[in-house]
Amino acid sequence: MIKVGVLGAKGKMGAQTCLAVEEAADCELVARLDQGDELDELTAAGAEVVVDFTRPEVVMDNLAWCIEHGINAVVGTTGFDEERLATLRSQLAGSPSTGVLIAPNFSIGAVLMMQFAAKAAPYYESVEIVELHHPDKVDAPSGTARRTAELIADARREAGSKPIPDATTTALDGARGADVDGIRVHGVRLRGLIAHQEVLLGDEGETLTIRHDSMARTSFMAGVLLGVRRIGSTPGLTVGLEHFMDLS
Ligand SMILES: NC(=O)c1ccc[n+]([C@@H]2O[C@H](COP(=O)([O-])OP(=O)(O)OC[C@H]3O[C@@H](n4cnc5c(N)ncnc54)[C@H](O)[C@@H]3O)[C@@H](O)[C@H]2O)c1
Ligand SMILES: O=C(O)C1=N[C@H](C(=O)O)CCC1
Repeated sequence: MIKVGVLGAKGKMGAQTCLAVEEAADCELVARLDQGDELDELTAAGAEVVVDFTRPEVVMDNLAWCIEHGINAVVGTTGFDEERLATLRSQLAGSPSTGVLIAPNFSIGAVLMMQFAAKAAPYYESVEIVELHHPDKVDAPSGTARRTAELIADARREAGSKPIPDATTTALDGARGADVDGIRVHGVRLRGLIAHQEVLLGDEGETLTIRHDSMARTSFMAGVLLGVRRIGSTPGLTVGLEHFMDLS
């Protein structure tokens, strides 16, 4: 049995994760913590893996504590940039048997959407991303959109693609979205939505749209459990659930 603790257990994703862990035959939910609880409860409960669905402003402190105490972490919380990842790598160097998975999106379909988009991107002159989420989301662009843009930009750099054409010289602030690594990302916040993304690709005479929709938070749970099962045997930093999937 894998002993699992959940951080952010009273939140939308944390609560769903507690249910999924309780239902998994090979996992035991040993701690459910939220804001104000002491992280020491994790060691007292013998947690081997912590799942973090908290907030971008607190996740780094949680991870520093987990790494210091040799507890593996599976992280869905957003807000990771290169600087944060570098900090984690250096913290993990001091605890070589500990693993941390940062997964911008745990939905298997969303991971596939990101991979398909990166594969397609070098074949098209234009690429833009539209992410659509529930209006209670605190960060924009979404972690998924940022990661998709980075994967697309890497693929285009590797292929020697030209910069994306855009003749805009006059624009209202924000009208062309955010620039993430040279890729335009547009955010929609709408009641009724959960998590959705379109990658729009265009060239002379054709367009390709790759769209993924999470219609319920249960869609993230297979990926969370995959992370929980694999992280104990994957020391160091892993970014992206695709590394735990056989996509070759
Ligand atoms: N990777 C994915 O697949 C995925 C999917 C959905 C959401 N997310 C991300 O997960 C995060 C949480 O999303 P949500 O919709 O559940 O948010 P939420 O606001 O519903 O839940 C966050 C919870 O964290 C708690 N919290 C805040 N500070 C804490 C601390 N220091 N220690 C413990 N708990 C603390 C809050 O009280 C709250 O209960 C966001 O960053 C979101 O973007 C990722
Ligand atoms: O609901 C959220 O918040 C989500 N956050 C992640 C992101 O920012 O990409 C994953 C999708 C849902």
